[in-house]
Amino acid sequence: MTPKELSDQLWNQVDRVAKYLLPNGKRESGEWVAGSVGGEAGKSLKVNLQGKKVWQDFAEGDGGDLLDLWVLSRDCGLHQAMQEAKEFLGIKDTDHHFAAKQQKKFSRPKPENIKKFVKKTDDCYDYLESRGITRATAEKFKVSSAVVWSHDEKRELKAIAFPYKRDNELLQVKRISTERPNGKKVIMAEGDCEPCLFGWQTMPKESRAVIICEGEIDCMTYVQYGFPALSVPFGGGKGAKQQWIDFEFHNLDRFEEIWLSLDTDEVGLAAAKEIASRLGEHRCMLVKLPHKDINECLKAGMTDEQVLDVLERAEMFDPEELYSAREFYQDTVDAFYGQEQYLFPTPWSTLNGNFMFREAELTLVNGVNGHGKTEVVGHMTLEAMKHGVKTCVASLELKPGQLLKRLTRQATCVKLPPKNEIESAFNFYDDRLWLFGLTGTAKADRLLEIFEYARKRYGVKLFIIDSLMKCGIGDDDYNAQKAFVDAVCDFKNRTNSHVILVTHSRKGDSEEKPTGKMDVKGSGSITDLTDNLFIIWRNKAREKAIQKQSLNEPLTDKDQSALSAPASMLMLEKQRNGEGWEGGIPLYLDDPSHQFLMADGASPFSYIANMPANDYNEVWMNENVTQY
Ligand SMILES: Nc1ncnc2c1ncn2[C@@H]1O[C@H](COP(=O)(O)OP(=O)(O)OP(=O)(O)O)[C@@H](O)[C@H]1O
Repeated sequence: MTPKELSDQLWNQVDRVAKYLLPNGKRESGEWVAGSVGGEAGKSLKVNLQGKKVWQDFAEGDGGDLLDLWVLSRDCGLHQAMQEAKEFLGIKDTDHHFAAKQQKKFSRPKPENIKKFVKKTDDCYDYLESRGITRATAEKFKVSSAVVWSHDEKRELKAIAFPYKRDNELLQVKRISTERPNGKKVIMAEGDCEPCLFGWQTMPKESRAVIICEGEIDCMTYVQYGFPALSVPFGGGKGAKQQWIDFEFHNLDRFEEIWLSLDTDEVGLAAAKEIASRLGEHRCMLVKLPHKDINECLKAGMTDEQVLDVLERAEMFDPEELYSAREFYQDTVDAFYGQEQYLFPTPWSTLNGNFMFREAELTLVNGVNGHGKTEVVGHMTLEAMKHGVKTCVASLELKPGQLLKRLTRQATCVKLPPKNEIESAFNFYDDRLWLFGLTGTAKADRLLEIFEYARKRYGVKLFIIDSLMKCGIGDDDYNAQKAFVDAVCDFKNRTNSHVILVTHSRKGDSEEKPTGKMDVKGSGSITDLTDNLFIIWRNKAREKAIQKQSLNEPLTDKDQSALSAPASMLMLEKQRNGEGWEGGIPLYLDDPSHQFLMADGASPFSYIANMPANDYNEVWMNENVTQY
């Protein structure tokens, strides 16, 4: 929700808001009258109660909308004002819809570390002055002189310590060497800290516009020019480099205008596009500086007016439907040679040579009731998360606790995992798994709205809908089914993500033979629209024969042949891209883990014992960043 939308909602209840913010005021002929924004009795502040949507403090000259009044009367930042106002109005954030919202706990920089590396000298001011930054600006940001250890040089190098502070809380201290032997700078960051933006400490509390730039010194440069600015923490580029968005997303709700001023190279442009697509293109503009970055502009002598002029000429992002062919150069090279378009492989090496999950595709997993659709999709989900693909599951058939029970059994390979293993499984899910917290017949368009949010807010790339039947569309409403699958296709193309949609097979005469492409229940267009179609089939005849065998009952020829057949078959009945391979692989459901294995009696894979490293640490380590 934007500040403007929230403010409009506050105006709808202006009587209640005025009374709440200015409790010592009183109603006087269509106005709420008080002495000041501090709320004293008096007459100089007037809030119109008759629909004009204005308030004015005649003594101080302040005015604006009701969020401005909130900021001033509560003496807080706009972000806090918005949170309080939402609570006051009973508005819940969309985050509320996630049953398993991440609650990641980060460390804070340790004072004893800081003491060791901070030096009480003026070296940092001298260096910054050489970059055109005044001491007054440096002091606003509370930077200080420091040292970093150079492994190459085997000695300490002079450095600047940049504190990352938000709401008066120290979240990170990054040190960058000012000495650059062989032209190489050394960057160090504190371990396991929240990925966040630099520069909140100088953000004017009521500001609704911000410049997001690339680098602490660029941020200081913009602030020195007089513009509110923040810097991305990990530089340009896509993906993990912009992971800070996961944590700063709502802190940026307050900004109605965001100027993206990243370096004027390809990496900077890629970063700007990714940031705009997640924060919303409608409020982002791309700044085109005449030099590499704003600090270069300062050093080249650009004036405040010239910078303002460049900002005013910043361009909106092209509508998302319009691209120049050049933007797809790398995608085209990858389509020929690379693996880049692959998001993650399946858990089965026998299939991976012929199929992998790709970006911007829809995969149907189809089958008869009870043939293992949910289980096989659970196994695929774990593999996606193992490869760092963030996943959101809309399990409309199972309650979140039940779904997570099944998934945790598959992840730990144990039927009844001890509590510490459940805890480990949840450590694996943290930052990787989100659940759409509604069961029952969800409204299809609401589901996609939430997916869109999860894509932007958390960078989720794999979405699972289990199942189409539970999306609130009638079994025989073929038009609505087609419209929904069309909307899913738009979504996966627009967001470059992968969607797995579970569908059911039409009721056949028997379950003895696998169903085919034509047996997907519902509108024929569902199969036409999908990129891939898997069918999971369970060999019930084999299960019966095994049962007979265990009871020492005589086996027929049919039983014998069922016994020699696999327990399940996973068949790829359609593959639009890649080489278009179609075929099946035999699978065996392992009882303790409920994983589908490639051979009877093979060992399952523990996703917990082989948990990938925490990628936040890796992120701070990019670009030669060393952590304590
Ligand atoms: N080959 C198999 N051997 C033994 N059990 C199996 C096999 N395949 C699936 N199952 C079991 O069948 C049960 C149903 O599986 P699952 O819920 O995944 O099916 P589904 O196709 O999603 O069913 P529904 O359409 O009713 O949602 C699970 O307990 C699963 O472990």
